[in-house]
Amino acid sequence: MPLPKAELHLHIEGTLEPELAFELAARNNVELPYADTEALCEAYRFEDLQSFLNLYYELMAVLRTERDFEDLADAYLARAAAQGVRHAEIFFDPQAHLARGVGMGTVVEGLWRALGRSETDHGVSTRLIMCFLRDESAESALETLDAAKPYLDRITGIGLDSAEVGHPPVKFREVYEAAAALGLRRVAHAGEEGPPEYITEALDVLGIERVDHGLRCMEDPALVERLVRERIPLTLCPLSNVRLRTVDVLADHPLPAMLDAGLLCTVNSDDPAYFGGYAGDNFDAVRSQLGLGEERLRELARNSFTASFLEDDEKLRARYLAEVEAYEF
Ligand SMILES: Nc1ncnc2[nH]cnc12
Ligand SMILES: [Zn+2]
Repeated sequence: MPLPKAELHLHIEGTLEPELAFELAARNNVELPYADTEALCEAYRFEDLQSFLNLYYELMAVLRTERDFEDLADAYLARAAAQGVRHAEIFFDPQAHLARGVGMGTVVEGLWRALGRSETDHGVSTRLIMCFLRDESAESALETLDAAKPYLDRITGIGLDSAEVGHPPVKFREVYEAAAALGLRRVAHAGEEGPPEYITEALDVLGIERVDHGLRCMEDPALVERLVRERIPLTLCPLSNVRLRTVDVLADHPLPAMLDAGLLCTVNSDDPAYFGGYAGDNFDAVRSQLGLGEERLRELARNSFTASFLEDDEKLRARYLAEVEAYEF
């Protein structure tokens, strides 16, 4: 039995496996510019975040109907459950779909068809987090929040993703204020490729409660001290960092130093279909490549539930935490 864990940094569009991409392309009569799954996998050699994002947005063309989003989420939840994920807080990128003429209702209702029965089907509780694309305008983010208003009973929070450098958090001050007023939780990608100042700005200006990635905080000791003091969780994605060349090799990943510094770190998969592994694979990788011992792994699992947005179900959180403590390696 794998270690029980929560996954807090997972883009549902990043779980589109090559086989499912071709299946959905055939179902929807969408032509992909790749002959087969092998040719597609050849495209999975990324130079940086942008080279990945180009493929990530290109392949989304196959997602058209509620059933497509349902099948995508269902496939992810089955894989995640098999790797010990007990709770998943799932990002989605509505602007990438709205721009292709796929409505907010199609996306949310489709995902919800799978998420609504996930506890029964997979034993995984879920939350949905709607991300804004930071390389789109602030106006577009506000329009997207408006389009989501009929679905807010299904959306727990908002996030910020896509190309980071050149798109500082302050650009999205207004939409984060509006989301907070609607009672939405707030997270943002910061310090993945962007500088530590973006992490500070996301905390101070956007009021985020968790930092997605946050890797580059290690360049600023005062920021590390603050993150430790304020117990702000970081959702790290080790295999993603290697594939997007944020770190050269996994053995160089700062996760052990971050844990030693007292940071509330979690381990997640980001875009597992593209980066070579789901949540459990990321745990296995940090165990074998970074030499993390059993108590460090238990700490990471404990942190994942502590950092989750389960304030509306503390009994469930307590049950998960008890499972972590009772786990025998
Ligand atoms: N790792 C990542 N960083 C920024 N935006 C993303 N969208 C999907 N994955 C992402
Ligand atoms: Zn991400």
